[in-house]
Amino acid sequence: ACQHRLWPEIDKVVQQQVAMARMGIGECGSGWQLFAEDGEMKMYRREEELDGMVVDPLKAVHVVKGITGHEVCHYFFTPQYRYDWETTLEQMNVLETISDDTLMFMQTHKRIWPASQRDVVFWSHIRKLPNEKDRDGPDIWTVVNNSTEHPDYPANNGKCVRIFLKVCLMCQTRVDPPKDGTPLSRENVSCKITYCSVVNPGGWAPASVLRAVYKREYPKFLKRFTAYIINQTKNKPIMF
Ligand SMILES: CCCCCc1ccc(-c2ccc(S(=O)(=O)CCO)cc2)cc1[C@H]1C[C@H]1c1ccccn1
Repeated sequence: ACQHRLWPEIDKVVQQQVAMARMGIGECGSGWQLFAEDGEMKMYRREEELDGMVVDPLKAVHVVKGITGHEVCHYFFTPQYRYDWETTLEQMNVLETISDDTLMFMQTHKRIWPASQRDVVFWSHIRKLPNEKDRDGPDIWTVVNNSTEHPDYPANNGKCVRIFLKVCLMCQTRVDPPKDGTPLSRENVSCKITYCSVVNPGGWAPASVLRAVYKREYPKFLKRFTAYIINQTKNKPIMF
């Protein structure tokens, strides 16, 4: 993967995104407003516009018991599971297998009235990172999705408006070993998930419509995604 033309960009964006994800909400600078909360899940956004278009950065933090960061990133990165959990997905194609940890996707998402349908081309990279805080603790796992161009799929040449996104899913596993020395089970693991995304909707859409869509879709996505992983992994060995 080192020699691929995208490698320098991938490495730069991954380092950048992980640094951002690691910062707490307080450190990320002010302006974050909590817009959704459900148990351990907290969703924040900042209201930002670019050329009159809503490009609100989103940061969600969640703690889920019984799964690990490797499992969360595995089910997020691997194409074959995506239709099971990605609620607004209409079509997904793997355009390029850049390496075993880096893929390129083309996705069309369901049209959301009154806006026109959207599509997106992005590279997706999965990576394990050393746990700097706790040397012998479980590693951190991350998936970064970043819009890119592909010669066979030029933007806005068909029915869809091309969106641009930068997404970072970063997961930190926590293990609380059983006191009585019994073997580790899923009750002893949990995962702290940080999901950061910035979506530029491409063509214009009313700010009120976009903010309503995000307010509805993001909490739905994260709840459905984490419930899916719990269900997929419950009778399988733990993936650390
Ligand atoms: C007028 C609406 C314009 C934007 C529509 C749209 C397109 C793509 C996306 C999107 C594309 C990729 C990702 S991901 O994290 O990389 C996973 C891989 O699929 C995530 C979200 C979102 C939305 C917005 C529906 C909103 C929405 C929000 C969370 C989930 C689904 N839909």
